[in-house]
Amino acid sequence: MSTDPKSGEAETRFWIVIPAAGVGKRMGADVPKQYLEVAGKPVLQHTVERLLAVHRVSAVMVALGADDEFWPELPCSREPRVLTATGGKERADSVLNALCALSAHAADDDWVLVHDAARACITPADVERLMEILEDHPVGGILALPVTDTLKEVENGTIKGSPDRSRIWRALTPQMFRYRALKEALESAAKGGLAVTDEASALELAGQSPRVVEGRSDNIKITRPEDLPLAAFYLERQCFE
Ligand SMILES: Nc1ccn([C@@H]2O[C@H](COP(=O)(O)OP(=O)(O)OP(=O)(O)O)[C@@H](O)[C@H]2O)c(=O)n1
Ligand SMILES: C[C@](O)(CO)[C@H](O)COP(=O)(O)O
Repeated sequence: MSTDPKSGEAETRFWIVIPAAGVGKRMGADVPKQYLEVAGKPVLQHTVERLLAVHRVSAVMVALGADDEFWPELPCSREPRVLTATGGKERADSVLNALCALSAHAADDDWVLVHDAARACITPADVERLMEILEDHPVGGILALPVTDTLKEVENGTIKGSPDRSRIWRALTPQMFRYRALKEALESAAKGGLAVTDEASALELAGQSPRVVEGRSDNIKITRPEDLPLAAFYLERQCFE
């Protein structure tokens, strides 16, 4: 929290954490996928620009690989509202390192929105909607999408059943939680040796019930080579609010 200089009232602050320390194994390119050029810019440049376009964001903390030589080449690396931290072995380690680096700036109750570098097609409007819907929520939550395919449970290539899909959603990012609660939940998962692939899982392990807010299907995680033309298609056509 900080104090609004005009009203003197406490105002909630919002921080962004971008885990961008992955190697992009499934992409199989000769540079990490966040530095591949799509629709005229590197993926990470698109992602940071779109998050900086959200006016209520105080700053963006980007977790980078220890040997990252590409970051200084991005125009966004020179933006005053952009900070960096060193990433870790897994995505959750990178997020935790970024949260530790934020400790000099963020207060316990400030909101942190964690967003994958690889989800460059995020729209500022979707981030703003998530912030508005969750601002007064006791826990926080995530953008997510109900699944649209029939699901199959498979063992050794054979279908064992068709689980009920009516309660199944796909987790997207941003994932928005209070600074201290998120940091403690990730620390406790790490201490317990529990692998968490998103922030909501860490909060769930801590006994919390995060909310889902329906996101957009073009908020894809660029993962495999075939995702690149799709991302270019979305990035070129989205109306950038
Ligand atoms: N140790 C890691 C691993 C991943 N990430 C980031 O977490 C996001 C989601 O991860 P994913 O899409 O799986 O990226 P990679 O780990 O790079 O891909 P792969 O699993 O194919 O190697 C990405 O923005 C990635 O850069 C990170 O910051 N630190
Ligand atoms: C956080 C996430 O994007 C939600 O879908 C996802 O869990 C990260 O992907 P990963 O491949 O498991 O790192």
